[in-house]
Amino acid sequence: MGFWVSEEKWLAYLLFAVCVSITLGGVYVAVWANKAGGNLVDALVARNWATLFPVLVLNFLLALATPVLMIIGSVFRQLLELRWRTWLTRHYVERWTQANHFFELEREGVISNADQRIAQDVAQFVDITLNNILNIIQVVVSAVSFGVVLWGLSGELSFSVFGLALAIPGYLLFAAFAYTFGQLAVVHWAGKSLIGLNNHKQTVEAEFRFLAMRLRENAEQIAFYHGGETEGQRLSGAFIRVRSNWVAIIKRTARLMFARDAYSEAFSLLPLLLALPRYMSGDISLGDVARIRGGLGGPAGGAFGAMTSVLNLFVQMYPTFTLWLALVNRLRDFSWAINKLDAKPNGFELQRGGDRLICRDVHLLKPLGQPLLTLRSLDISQGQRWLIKGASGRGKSTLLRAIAGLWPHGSGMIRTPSHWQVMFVPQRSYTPTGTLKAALCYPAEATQFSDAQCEQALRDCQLPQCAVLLHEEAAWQHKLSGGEQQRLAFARLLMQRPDLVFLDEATSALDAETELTVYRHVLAQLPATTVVSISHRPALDSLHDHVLDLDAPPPFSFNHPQREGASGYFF
Ligand SMILES: Nc1ncnc2c1ncn2[C@@H]1O[C@H](COP(=O)(O)OP(=O)(O)OP(=O)(O)O)[C@@H](O)[C@H]1O
Repeated sequence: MGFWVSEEKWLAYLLFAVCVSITLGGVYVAVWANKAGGNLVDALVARNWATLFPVLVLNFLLALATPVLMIIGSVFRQLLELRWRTWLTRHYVERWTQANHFFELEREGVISNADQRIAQDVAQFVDITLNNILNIIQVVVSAVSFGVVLWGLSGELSFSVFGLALAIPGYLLFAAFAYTFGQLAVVHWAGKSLIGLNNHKQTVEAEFRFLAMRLRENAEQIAFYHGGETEGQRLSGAFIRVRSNWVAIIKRTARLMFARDAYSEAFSLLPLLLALPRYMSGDISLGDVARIRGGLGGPAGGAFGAMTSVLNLFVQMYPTFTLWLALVNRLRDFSWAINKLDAKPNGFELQRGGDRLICRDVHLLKPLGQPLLTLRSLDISQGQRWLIKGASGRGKSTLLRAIAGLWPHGSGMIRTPSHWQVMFVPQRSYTPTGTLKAALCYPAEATQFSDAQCEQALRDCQLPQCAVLLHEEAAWQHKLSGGEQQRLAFARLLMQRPDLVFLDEATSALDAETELTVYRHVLAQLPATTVVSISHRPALDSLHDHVLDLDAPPPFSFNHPQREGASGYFF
């Protein structure tokens, strides 16, 4: 709803007002056409050319006006839809990408398929909401307008029961309401289970798409494992859920349509039967009968038909309404999940300031609260080179996540100098699709660096063959080998020159010689940069002057024996 109070609200109101005006214009034309249609029948009955000709022209013009209004209305509705969807998509994308929500949603597993909620649900939500609102306005205005027509044509229905004289004014109007509410009750009874089924449909369809997307993204690894068959079974399993939901929807929709159509066919003669008493008594003309029931060369639907069909829009909207409720639920869950993340405080006291990285009484927990690692004290000064060691699963990467503010589970104080630019290089760095230069400069803009700088960094990191490909576009995450992508991440470091860099097994795919070469380049070219590495490789020991060994008895940390004189911490 934020769109309607945003900075775009005035244009949105204007477009909406145009859409509503066109809808009202359509209703006005329909009422006018009903009257003109009745006059046409009466002119035909009178066999009078003088009155017939102008009525014929008017009927022709009114028939022309209806599609013209519909086309203009559709263009303005789509313009409004475009603006609303753009605003909502921007809003959801911002919420998703802000403060690493996209990562936290996946880490906590709070909701599934956040991406598809933004890409698909938003579009459908806007489309259905706008259509339904305009439909409801049309229904209400048409109901009032044709209600007045029907009331006028009804007069009073007089009859006697056991000698008692009764008169019902506006009986056609009451009959139209009774007829439509009866149909609504029948349709609701037949189709109420569609709400849950449509809700489920969004979920199972999204799960199926997600599995297919994961197969595409991890094609190589799955092929190496010969996992095609297993993935095929998973996809088939997911599709079976889509299919059985679909079958249930088909059954319920068929039941709903049968109930709706059986009801309207059963009462198809009702308008004529209701008009007959007044026609036979001479109170109304044949043209009036045509205005009530339609046909006879006059108005297509008749006032009774128009009244019931506008009220019927509620009935027709029922299946879309069930889908709309499902979409609202999914988008509301998305906002709820992000609000939940925002409301959940980070357990760590993350400070910015000072001239060193400081950790005090850091207790890392797993998401369900099991203790993972305790670090009483760690001080890392500018220019130092630290190596963090420890068995697999000890909590090394989680410690880095906590320092980066990406791990909320735990407690303790972590302070990073405010002026330090920090970079984290994981085992598999993100390599975006596009030009190689853009992938190299990520997350900075490619224009911030010259080609010469990029080429030099690539050569220093043992990627001379890539220097000539800077402006080639490709899906580099698939085209470059794992080791090449790791060297590309080191080249990024040489260009961005951070003050503090965390290298989390960032050379695991390199041979020992290349590993040492790229490390030496980084250490030599970035002498003031603080380097914190996580590695299981002993070869890297000599490149670091401090070691934090998480497998050693607490307090874990000590100076590297070959680098005497550097300060370490012993608590
Ligand atoms: N999102 C998560 N949800 C649940 N448990 C997690 C999550 N992330 C990490 N863990 C658990 O925390 C523990 C520490 O993981 P971490 O990745 O920090 O280990 P590590 O020391 O870096 O291991 P390795 O050397 O194998 O990379 C593991 O037991 C892991 O299963």
